[in-house]
Amino acid sequence: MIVTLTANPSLDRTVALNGTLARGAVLRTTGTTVDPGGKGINVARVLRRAGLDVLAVLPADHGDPLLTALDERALPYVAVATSGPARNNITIAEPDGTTTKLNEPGHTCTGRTLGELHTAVLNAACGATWAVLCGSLPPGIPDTWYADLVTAMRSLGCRVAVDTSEAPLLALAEQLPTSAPDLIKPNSDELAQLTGADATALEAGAAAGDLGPVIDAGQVLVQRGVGAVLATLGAAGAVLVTSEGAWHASTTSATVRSTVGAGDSSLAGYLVAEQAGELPGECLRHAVAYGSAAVALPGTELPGPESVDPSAVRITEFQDRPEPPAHVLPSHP
Ligand SMILES: Nc1ncnc2c1ncn2[C@@H]1O[C@H](COP(=O)(O)OP(=O)(O)OP(=O)(O)O)[C@@H](O)[C@H]1O
Ligand SMILES: O=P(O)(O)OC[C@H]1O[C@](O)(CO)[C@@H](O)[C@@H]1O
Repeated sequence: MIVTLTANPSLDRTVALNGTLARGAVLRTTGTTVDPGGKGINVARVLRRAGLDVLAVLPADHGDPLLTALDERALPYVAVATSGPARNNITIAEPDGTTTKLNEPGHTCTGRTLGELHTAVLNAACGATWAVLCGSLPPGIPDTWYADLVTAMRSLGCRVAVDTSEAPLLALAEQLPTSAPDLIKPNSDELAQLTGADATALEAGAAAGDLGPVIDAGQVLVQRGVGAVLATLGAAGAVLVTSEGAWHASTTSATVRSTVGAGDSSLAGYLVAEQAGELPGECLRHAVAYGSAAVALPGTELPGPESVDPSAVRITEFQDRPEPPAHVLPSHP
């Protein structure tokens, strides 16, 4: 079983525009959809659709519309009582696929909820193959929580994947190698936050086909104890770096309707292949196949295996790369 933790779940409301988003204007919408959201929930939904055994752990009160939405999608979950309804995150989707997100901070998590969430996720992780810790932390949860959880999970025998950003990600970086997860899924901004690399250089390089800076940054994390770095690069695909090597995966450009949940789908795709015993390059292939399938779907609609085409993904393997140059070594900790 794979356990996902979503400390800050959401109801994702996607508003589609029939033109470009213009600040200060009155705009007509063409449709609104509402989906359960939050990174761990999205990962769990994709894994479940692919036929894997999953359990989503989250804070939510009985009767919360978020739980009704999970029930409607038959997603198995453990919900810990909390102090208010799940936040509402808004996506503004333009016809050309440009996606603007407005994410609420979430309700303050009390000490009691935090304690129960901690116990629930550690209990669920006992006997699981993977625990996937994802997304932002709501007010009331210390930035070091994911780092502490990874450390606590080391003795449980389950592997740990992390996909977060900003302060919780920096706290994780500061506690490496003690807090090193088996898998981390940064996008280019997050990879820059983790390593001190220049985000613009990572993005520009990847867009121009120069993956050296991304691979160098991934190697920095592997040297600090991270098992595998799955760096997603938007339209440029994704790079996987492990102690065994580095791979890049890309597809021909997909029709982009909404990028919401693309990164979560990539992480789930990687795990689908990993759980099927595939080698790293194939896990990466599935990550990009699932990510590109997700961007073709509206709102937080997520792909099932029927809409995923791994054969359309091209893999390049990089061998015998030198040690990363000193300029990407992080300024922190
Ligand atoms: N514009 C795009 N065109 C084609 N594929 C894309 C595009 N954007 C994303 N993807 C696919 O989705 C994957 C994940 O995207 P991205 O790197 O944007 O993740 P992310 O920033 O973590 O996303 P999010 O946080 O919104 O879930 C990419 O590796 C790629 O396969
Ligand atoms: O926890 P964060 O970083 O605010 O992100 C949550 C948002 O990201 C998503 O999980 C997509 O990656 C949405 O479903 C959700 O609205």
